[in-house]
Amino acid sequence: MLDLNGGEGNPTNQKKDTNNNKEREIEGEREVAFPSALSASSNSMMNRSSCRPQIDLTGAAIQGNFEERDPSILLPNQSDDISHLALDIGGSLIKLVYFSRHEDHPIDDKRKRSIKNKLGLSNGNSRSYPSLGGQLHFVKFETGKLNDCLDFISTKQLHMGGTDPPSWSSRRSTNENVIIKATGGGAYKFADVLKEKLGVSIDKEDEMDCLVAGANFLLKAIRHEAFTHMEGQKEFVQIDHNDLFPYLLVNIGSGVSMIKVDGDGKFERVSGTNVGGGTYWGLGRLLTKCKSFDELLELSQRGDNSNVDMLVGDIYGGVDYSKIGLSALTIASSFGKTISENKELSDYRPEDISLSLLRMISYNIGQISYLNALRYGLKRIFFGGFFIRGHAYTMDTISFAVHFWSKGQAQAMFLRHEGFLGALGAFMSYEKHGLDDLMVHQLVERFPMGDPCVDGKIDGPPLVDLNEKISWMEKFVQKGIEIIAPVPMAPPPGTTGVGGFERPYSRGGTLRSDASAALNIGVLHLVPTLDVFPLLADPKTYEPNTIDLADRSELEYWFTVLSEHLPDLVDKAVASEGGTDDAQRRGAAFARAFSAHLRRLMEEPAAYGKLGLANLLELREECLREFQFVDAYFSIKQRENEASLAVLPDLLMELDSMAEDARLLALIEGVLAANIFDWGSRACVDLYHKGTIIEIYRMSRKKMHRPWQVDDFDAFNKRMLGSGDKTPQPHKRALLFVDNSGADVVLGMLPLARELLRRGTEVVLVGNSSPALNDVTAMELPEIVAEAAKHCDTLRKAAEAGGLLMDAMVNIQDSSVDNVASVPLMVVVENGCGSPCIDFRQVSSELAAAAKDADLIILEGMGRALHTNFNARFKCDTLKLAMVKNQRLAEKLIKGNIYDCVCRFEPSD
Ligand SMILES: CC(C)(COP(=O)(O)O)[C@@H](O)C(=O)NCCC(=O)O
Ligand SMILES: [Mn+2]
Repeated sequence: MLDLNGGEGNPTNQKKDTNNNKEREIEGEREVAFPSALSASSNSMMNRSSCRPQIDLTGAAIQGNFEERDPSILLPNQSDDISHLALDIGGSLIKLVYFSRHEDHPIDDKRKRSIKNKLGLSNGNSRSYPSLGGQLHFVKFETGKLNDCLDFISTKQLHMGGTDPPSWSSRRSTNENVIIKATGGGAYKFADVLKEKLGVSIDKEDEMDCLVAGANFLLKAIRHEAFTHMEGQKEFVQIDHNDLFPYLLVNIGSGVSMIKVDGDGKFERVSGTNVGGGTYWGLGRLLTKCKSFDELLELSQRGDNSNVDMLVGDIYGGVDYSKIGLSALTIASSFGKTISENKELSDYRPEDISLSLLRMISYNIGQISYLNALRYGLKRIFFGGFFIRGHAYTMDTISFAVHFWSKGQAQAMFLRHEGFLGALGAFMSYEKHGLDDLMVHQLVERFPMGDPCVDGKIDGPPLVDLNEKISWMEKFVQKGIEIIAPVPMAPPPGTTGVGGFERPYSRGGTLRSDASAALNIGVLHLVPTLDVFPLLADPKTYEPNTIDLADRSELEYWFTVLSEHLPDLVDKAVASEGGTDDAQRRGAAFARAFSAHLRRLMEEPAAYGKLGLANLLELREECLREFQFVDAYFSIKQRENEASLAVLPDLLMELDSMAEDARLLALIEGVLAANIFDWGSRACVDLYHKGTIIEIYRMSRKKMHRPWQVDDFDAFNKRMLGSGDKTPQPHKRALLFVDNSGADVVLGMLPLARELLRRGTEVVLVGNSSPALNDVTAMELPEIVAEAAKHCDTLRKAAEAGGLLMDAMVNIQDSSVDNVASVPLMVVVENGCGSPCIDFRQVSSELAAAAKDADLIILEGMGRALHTNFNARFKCDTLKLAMVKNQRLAEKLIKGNIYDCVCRFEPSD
């Protein structure tokens, strides 16, 4: 029985800690200097939200002292004339793709460099050039509002070779000789206007080249880009990059081009049809008097084409023509009914005409596309172009045609960024953007709110700071979330049935509004320092999420959990920033933004790509960062760390009095028991009101009886201690993915790390790059380790050996207890994430490097070991440890109850 006293902190005490708040305010001041909340929070850390632009590093050389914090770098081949803007000026829309970058902090400070040296990681990816952030933005304007577009470019200075804030590359003081790549007819039509208003020259890029370059980039670089759309169901298709070519790209603009793509820059326009989007819009306008394409499309959703089209049943007296596989509902002749009746145009409903037209054109395009795919033996057909514009019913109609004519052998696929293929391709045509080599794992898509220029038509001038963003949120988002996005719906009663060519199942509810469309395509963060975790058994089949939110009941459950947690989170976030008026305003904006995301995803779960619980939890953290909440649980984490460190010596003493196998069991029990400190779990937060953390910790330890609900302890024990006379080789290097601050890391994971060190195993503590709930971050770990090292020689020596204690004032109280001659080193690396979960397809390159010699992984906590990675397989021994702090998850995943534990050991084969 443990006897743990003193140092208790009450985690329920949310009162303002003046000292703490002072510190936070000072930090807040610092944030002003760094406009990205993230860069302020992670300071020298590199993570999935910060990155550098692609620059020409050939011949790069350090000028001055290499050990300086910010040595200047000479980039002899880097010219400043990289433009960051490309345009596709079409007849109805102007699409802009632009690259923004912001200065980040050099991540490789002295200490980190030294740690890497010790682990043998100093070469490879360590940076010898400034680390910079950058994102790719997608924006569109109506062509009729060209002036708004020009204002936007001018305010953001996109034509001046850079974006806000002024970047490391010298910005031009004049726009003389600035050349901007552009495609689309407007590149010719408006070249003079652009010259006159912005002073820039247009370099016209071939439209077809751009389409193909844009599609190739998207298909290679974005994981959830291509999807099928059948009967209202959107399903993302994983495309193997090595098996992408050849494919058929069908671009449906005013006319239709069918392009056989064989590789980068290798393509041939093999066919096309003059019956395309222009035909639909032109005929539709004449026949219905609609004023816009969107209006016409919206009309079609209330139509019944059987009033206009001649169906097989009309010819065959209501029965199928089954001999050739045509049901009575198949369209025999589009608009065929209008010839046999003595009616005028005004006798037909515009809705029916619009629907009949839409189906006629979509079916025709689908059919010709399939025949061309067949002709060239192409497996895949991707559809893009302004005609589709994410419209569920249009996509379903094309899919039906392809499915019908191919007898299910071919599938139509669509692209999330379909409207931006040309602009992206024009952007790719700059010689020095360097994006060609980027891979899927280096791109992270984020969905910032409060910016009306993300895939939306611009409503007013661009937002320049957070204050304007919040005002915009206050004004528009409330309105925006009331607008219904296109939710695929069941056919209305009385319409013709399913299962054939004649009637696609899905019907768009309403057209996507600008406000909700603004949340559909995110900002693409380019993060060249992300890597695939090398110990994944099969990266191709790896799926991080355990819970599939495609299951509607799961979706509803987790949305409710997150919504209900929101007020508490806002309270913590606002308190963490001193509870000021400004913090309250930001808190309200955060709540509004996150709720809007939830609503949007509830309507269309696949709107942002494939949705798993990990994505939602990450989105919440990103949203907090967007409103500059640096670390909502900062003071809670500190308090819990202090309380836990105070009882650590007693715990270590008790552990040291145990025999080896009893100790290993006690250590694992300790990790599981201490995982109860989770501020993201509603049940746990309720629990914290009932006692101090040490009381709760003791209570939790008392209940740690084996067998646990998932209990592989015996296998782990055997691997560690052997059986009989056989003493197994200790592991060489263990990666410990730590979870929460306080007892979890101090009383759970550190004692386990100590045991491994004693056995001769190198320990790599892997912490978050940015804060998420009460998770401990990599940046916080050295200080915690330094404090713990005061009570333990093993930890001290290992931390010293790993360079962790370089700056820490370590005052050893207890060197006699644990006098070990030599111990392996212990280091800290960041994981590249700012979320409670981990996606092993995108981790920091330093973690990937540290993993190369690792033969044991310990994943701790619900987020990292259950919500994600529960089913993941690794190439080395893996221990997954977590307490389940949610009743429903316990029932579903382990057929148990809340507070049951998981100790899953998966030895390497
Ligand atoms: C966010 C979390 C995954 C964090 O858990 P942890 O990884 O710290 O064990 C977890 O708190 C969670 O799933 N919370 C939501 C469920 C609930 O409140 O019951
Ligand atoms: Mn956690």
